[in-house]
Amino acid sequence: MDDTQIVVFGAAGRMGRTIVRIVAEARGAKLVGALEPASSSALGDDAGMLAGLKPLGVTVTSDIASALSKADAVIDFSAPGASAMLAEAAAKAGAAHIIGTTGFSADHEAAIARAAERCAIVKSGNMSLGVNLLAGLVEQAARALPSDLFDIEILEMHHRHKVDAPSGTALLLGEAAAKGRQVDLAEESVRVRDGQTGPREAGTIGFATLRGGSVVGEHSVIFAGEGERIELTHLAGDREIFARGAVSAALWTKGRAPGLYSMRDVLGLGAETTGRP
Ligand SMILES: NC(=O)C1=CN([C@@H]2O[C@H](COP(=O)(O)OP(=O)(O)OC[C@H]3O[C@@H](n4cnc5c(N)ncnc54)[C@H](OP(=O)(O)O)[C@@H]3O)[C@@H](O)[C@H]2O)C=CC1
Ligand SMILES: O=C(O)C1=N[C@H](C(=O)O)C[C@H](O)C1
Repeated sequence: MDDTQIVVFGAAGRMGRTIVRIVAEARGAKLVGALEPASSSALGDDAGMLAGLKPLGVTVTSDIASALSKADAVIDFSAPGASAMLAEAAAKAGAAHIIGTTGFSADHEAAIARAAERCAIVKSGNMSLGVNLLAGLVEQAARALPSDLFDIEILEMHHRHKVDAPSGTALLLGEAAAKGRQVDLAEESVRVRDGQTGPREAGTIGFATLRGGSVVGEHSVIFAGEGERIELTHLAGDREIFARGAVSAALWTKGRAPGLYSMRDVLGLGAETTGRP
């Protein structure tokens, strides 16, 4: 079978460079384009060299239409507005769109859903196997533990450069907990606590955010009861876990019908647990 032709959007970013490395070593995948904004100092650089590899003969450009004309799939870890814009461009070009970006507004989500009527989009707040497995475990635990006996709190920590909170993963895990409890996360979540908050309201799902240093990504879902506590934790030690997931998603989209898919679909982990990354 022909190699899947892949463009990396945000190719000079922390995730973009990692994805270029993983595409270069993946069987069945070929890097055919690398995109950055028109303002980027990486324009004109070789994408392989940027990623710490030998030259791959793919120059970083800002010409989206030209890059997508060669692509079966575009892998995108960039910024919310850029991803929403790219969804439309990818649908026009007939390329699948793999979205790892987090921090979307409702308008961005709507634009992406519209584009998914015309092309395959895989979107997840976390592309790793471990987190997507964890989401299923969280859903199961939330279903089993009564909300009047166990409080759910989601704690996350990321590096000092991260710009959105709570993380896409924390929201994905929150959606899994809400699904297990058969409640609407938007109605039950407590995003911030400060000052005289009063006692904790039963049934709510709390979020706490830590930022610092070079932490790749750490998430714990805590089920806290009287005299006992269950903690389900995922620790990411290397961005390659996300990049491998994204590349496997790109390969999975080959010949796939239009639609908005999740990593749980790609990994065959059963019913979708939609996050709002
Ligand atoms: N789903 C998952 O598994 C994971 C998701 N993420 C998410 O991925 C996103 C990126 O993270 P990270 O790599 O750390 O961030 P970086 O800031 O390191 O990288 C983002 C890159 O996207 C580029 N970019 C921004 N706008 C455009 C545009 N319009 N056209 C082309 N390129 C653009 C940036 O360029 P410039 O700097 O010049 O603006 C930058 O090179 C975040 O939303 C993060 O939360 C991260 C890890 C895993
Ligand atoms: O910005 C990051 O770095 C990460 N973002 C994703 C998120 O928001 O959950 C995934 C991962 O935790 C790293």
